[in-house]
Amino acid sequence: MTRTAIDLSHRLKKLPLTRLFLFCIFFSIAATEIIVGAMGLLLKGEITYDYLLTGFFASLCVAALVSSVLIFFLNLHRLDKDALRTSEERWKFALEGAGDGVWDWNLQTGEVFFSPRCKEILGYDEDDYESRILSWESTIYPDDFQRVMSELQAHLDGDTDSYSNEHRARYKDGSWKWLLTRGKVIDRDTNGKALRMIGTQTDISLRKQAEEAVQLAALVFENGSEGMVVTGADGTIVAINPSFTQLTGYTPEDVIGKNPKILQSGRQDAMFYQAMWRKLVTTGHWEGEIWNRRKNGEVYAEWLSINSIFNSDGSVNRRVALFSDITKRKQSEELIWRQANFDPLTGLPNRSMFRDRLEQAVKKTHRVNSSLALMFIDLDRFKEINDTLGHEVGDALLVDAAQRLIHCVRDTDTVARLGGDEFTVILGDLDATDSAERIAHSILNSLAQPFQLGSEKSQISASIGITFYPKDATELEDLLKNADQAMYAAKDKGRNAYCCFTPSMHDAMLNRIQLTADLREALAENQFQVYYQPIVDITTGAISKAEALIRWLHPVRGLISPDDFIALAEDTGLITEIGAWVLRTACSQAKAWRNQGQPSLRIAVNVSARQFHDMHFIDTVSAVLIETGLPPEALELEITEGMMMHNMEHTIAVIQTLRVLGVQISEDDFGTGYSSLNYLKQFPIHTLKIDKSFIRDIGSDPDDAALVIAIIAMAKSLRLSIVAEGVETEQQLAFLRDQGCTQCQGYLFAKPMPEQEFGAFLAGPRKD
Ligand SMILES: Nc1nc2c(ncn2[C@@H]2O[C@@H]3COP(=O)(O)O[C@H]4[C@@H](O)[C@H](n5cnc6c(=O)[nH]c(N)nc65)O[C@@H]4COP(=O)(O)O[C@H]3[C@H]2O)c(=O)[nH]1
Repeated sequence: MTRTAIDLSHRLKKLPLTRLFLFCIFFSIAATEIIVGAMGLLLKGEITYDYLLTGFFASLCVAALVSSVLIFFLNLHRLDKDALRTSEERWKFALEGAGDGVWDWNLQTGEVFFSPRCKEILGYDEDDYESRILSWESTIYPDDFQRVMSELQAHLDGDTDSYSNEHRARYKDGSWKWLLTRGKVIDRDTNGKALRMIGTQTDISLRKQAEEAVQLAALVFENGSEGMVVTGADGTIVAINPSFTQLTGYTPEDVIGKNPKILQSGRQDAMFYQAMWRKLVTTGHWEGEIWNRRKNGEVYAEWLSINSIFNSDGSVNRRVALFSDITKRKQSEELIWRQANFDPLTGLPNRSMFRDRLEQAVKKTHRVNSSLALMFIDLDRFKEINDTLGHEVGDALLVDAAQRLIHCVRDTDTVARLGGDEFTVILGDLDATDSAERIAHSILNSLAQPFQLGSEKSQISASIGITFYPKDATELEDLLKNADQAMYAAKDKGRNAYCCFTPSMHDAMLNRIQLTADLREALAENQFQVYYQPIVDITTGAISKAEALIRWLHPVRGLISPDDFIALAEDTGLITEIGAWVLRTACSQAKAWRNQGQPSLRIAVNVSARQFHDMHFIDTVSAVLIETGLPPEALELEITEGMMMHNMEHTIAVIQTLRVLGVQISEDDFGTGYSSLNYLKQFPIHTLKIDKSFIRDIGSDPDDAALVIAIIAMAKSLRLSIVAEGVETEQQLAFLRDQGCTQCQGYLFAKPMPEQEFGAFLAGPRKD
């Protein structure tokens, strides 16, 4: 349809020229006739046949001449128009072919010819875009409108040679496109007023996007917080960004033209870089953590990501490396890792790291077909030091002990702290089991050396349990259990000792578990009994006191000594209940004996640490005294030195309350613990009981004899009454009597007996 319209317009345009041509022919014939006729009249006075013929021929000649001239010019004109049309079509073809639209604006009418491409650029069809300048104006992006119009006006006004403008225009669907509009006024009136302007319109959205991307990339390169390095294919640095300088200290002058190797810290070996390059060459990409060195020599960690830009033939054009400093993150990760795996006090691996190390050591030992030793080390009586001298001193001792342990083993061995005063040692790659025992020996020796803790000098010992992989066990859990059991065996051995695991320890543990279960039922099943042992006033031979000593009549095992179950009762907490039962039974029995002719008899009852520190202990004592009717001064509570050291302030407060109640307090097993005159002075006790271990050898061991003499003298000076335990011989009795000891307890007088027996003993004759 468009084509037909154009042809028609051309045909119509041809019409005036044809008319002009005919008119010229007729006019020239007529003019020739008139001229020839006029000549005949002038020359002959008439128009003759000759003249008419001459005129006719002359007219023909003139017409032929005029028509030739006209046809010449007409052809010339047609050639011009064809040439113009051809050039116009080529021009349009070239522009449209290049994607540009063409417009032709008649400023007088406001009409604009928009080429199909012009409309297509904005998504319009031929017919739905009006050929008015307003159509174009209405698509301009509001923020660009002012600028577009003022630049256009400047050109229309003749201020600029041509018009060129980039602006956004609305696409048919409402989105925005970037257009480049160029034009030129090609016709002006005599006053310079623009009459016609033609131009092109180009869609430059893609170019704009690319430009924006480039600008963005440049912005990121210049302002990004990550360091960037661009290298050529040969690895030479061609560009760095400001962040690179900030992070590494190197300026462009320092590094451009050089290899990034100048950043290497030496922390990664050649293998690392080989692997990195292998990945880069095969995939074009590498990323990971790397330690580099700043210009000032400082080593830092960075997260590095390298990408390659390839040429069309697949060869590398550039490599772009991006990195960020992750030193702080690494440091916090390291800190968190250390906190999770190391003991903050001693710096030794903690329980979690220890398990990890043990697992590794077991795997390695298995691989190399060797053996390893696992030691559990528990500091004896550490709790006493911690409680008496304070936690700071306790901590200092632990730190010192940890260092001593480290010095006893090889660098490849592991020393760990499981918590409290429990340490472990993993001795890998053992040649023989006795080398582990040698190390245990040296640990015991080392820990036995006095600890200088500030102004205090302290001494401790340790109990060590040893087990071997794979001899004793192959599973981790079993190894841990074995070492634990062996350590308990060392403690049972009397502390300051080591024990290697034996399968019988396992049986002992099973026995312990069974005994615990039985103990829970013993009270309800009435399996406990209280035995009584007399404490004799050796000056008069009278029984001044009876010590209540518990016995467990086990239905299967028979009579079990308190040494075999009191600790277990402590561990399980059953001691509070059992202790209260002993107290009630003994007080009630003492009251009965006092009523049966022994009015001055007193009763001594053992109190365990857990029982003593129980918050209801004083209430229990008061309740029992009220319940049984025993006068408070007839009750003596025996507490050990170790218990007194545990939480001294609380201990003193409890003792003072008991004293207010009228109850007597004696310190049991004196001499075996942390005996100190200084501490003794602080505890408001009534009686000191010298441990039987000193009495046993007073006849043969001058040291023990001297110690007993000193204890008696000290007790006298503190106005404390004194009881010697474990008196078995007359010599011992004589010695004690000579030293001024007034009360004795021991098999020499009587063994602990059930109540009826003791009742009879009380009533019967005795030795003094
Ligand atoms: N070799 C020898 N031993 C003598 C002699 N005289 C007395 N003994 C024993 O020495 C222990 C003295 O009691 P302990 O030092 O308080 O030592 C007691 C005490 O610490 C604890 N215990 C006993 N009964 C109770 C109780 O009811 N409660 C608490 N918490 N502990 C108790 O069990 C420990 C052991 O009690 P037992 O086996 O009854 O052992 C008793 C007694 O039988 C002697 O001449 N030679």
